[in-house]
Amino acid sequence: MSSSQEPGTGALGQMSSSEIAALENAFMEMLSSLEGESAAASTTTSKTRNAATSSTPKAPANEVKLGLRASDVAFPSGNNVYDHSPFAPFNLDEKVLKDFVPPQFMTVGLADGAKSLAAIDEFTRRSRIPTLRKDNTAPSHDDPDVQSMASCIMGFGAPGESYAVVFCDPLTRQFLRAHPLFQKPLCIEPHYSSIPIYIGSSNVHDNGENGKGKGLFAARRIAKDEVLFREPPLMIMTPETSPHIAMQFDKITSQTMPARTQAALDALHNCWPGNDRFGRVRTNMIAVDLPTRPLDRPFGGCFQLVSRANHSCAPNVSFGWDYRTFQGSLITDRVIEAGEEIFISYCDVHASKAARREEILRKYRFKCTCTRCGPD
Ligand SMILES: C[S@@+](CC[C@H](N)C(=O)[O-])C[C@H]1O[C@@H](n2cnc3c(N)ncnc32)[C@H](O)[C@@H]1O
Repeated sequence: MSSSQEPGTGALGQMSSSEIAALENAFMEMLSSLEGESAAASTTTSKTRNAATSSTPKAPANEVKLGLRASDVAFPSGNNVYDHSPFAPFNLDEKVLKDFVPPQFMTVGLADGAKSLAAIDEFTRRSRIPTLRKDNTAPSHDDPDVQSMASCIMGFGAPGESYAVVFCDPLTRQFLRAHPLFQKPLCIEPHYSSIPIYIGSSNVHDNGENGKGKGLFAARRIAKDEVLFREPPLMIMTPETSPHIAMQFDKITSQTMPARTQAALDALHNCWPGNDRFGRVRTNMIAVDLPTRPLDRPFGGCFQLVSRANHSCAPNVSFGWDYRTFQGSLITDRVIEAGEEIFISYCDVHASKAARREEILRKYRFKCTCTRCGPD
């Protein structure tokens, strides 16, 4: 996308899904031809190295390093925010976002609550989530009942295509509908064949009879402060999930989530008894903040890649989230060697060992025996 285009009017933003798929294939082909060139040439430009690093194991054409096929990825590359050229995979087009001033809903309150409730979209209607108080009045944002009474479900992404499902309050729904990326295609950045990590059998997570759990590994030596990838969440959950939603979670998500997003969610690990999606979501949620909520009560997001990262109290990457781009990312805290497992932290690394262990056991059902905690 050229930087001279107007915000939100990029050519990719107006493309149909089949056109985006064709573009995907074209990029795959261009990428493989570049990889071929870079192997043949004794010298490469720094831009080409960016796209096809000589130390990176080469992915055969049409096969991605992550072991995923394009059809497995809920959010393939291709939107109107980033330049998907492999020459500039991480260059954010700031022009698209520069005029976006998030509405200050926190201070405005739900003055137009009735209007916003009238606009609750078909996801909410179809799943029959109550959006009014029992006395038929609109809930206000600070109403203690609002969390259970006014849950909304909405899709954020390309309509009819891949989109993230968001369980939230009406205020957040209003905010997301005002977001410049509302109804725009979401994507993984850079193109998934260029992501310098792969999903492999974990060095720390034993799945019992099912064998090793999964984890993320560096596909090449990765420098400090490198953004490994950016990806939109499969799902965002309000922290106050009503029993109404929890009990019907499988049914609601089956009715509202695109098939690709469902498949990606179902592929994630579940550390809770049973095989329901709610357990899967609880296992894989990571804090993502939206300006409609106080920072100490963030939403939880489930991601295709981020949620594969195992825990260490001495992590080598940090999780980043930007609600403006609607993407989570992993950023290296130090140099990571090829083949090394990538770890984030699931707890407060400044807490005592006992407190860290207690939190991890309670939330994720394993005893942390990382390099910092040791085996005992
Ligand atoms: C968000 S998932 C991480 C990805 C997961 N390993 C997989 O196979 O998809 C969290 C779960 O991974 C496992 N896990 C994560 N870090 C671990 C560690 N340091 N030691 C043992 N198990 C761990 C636990 O079962 C935890 O509930």
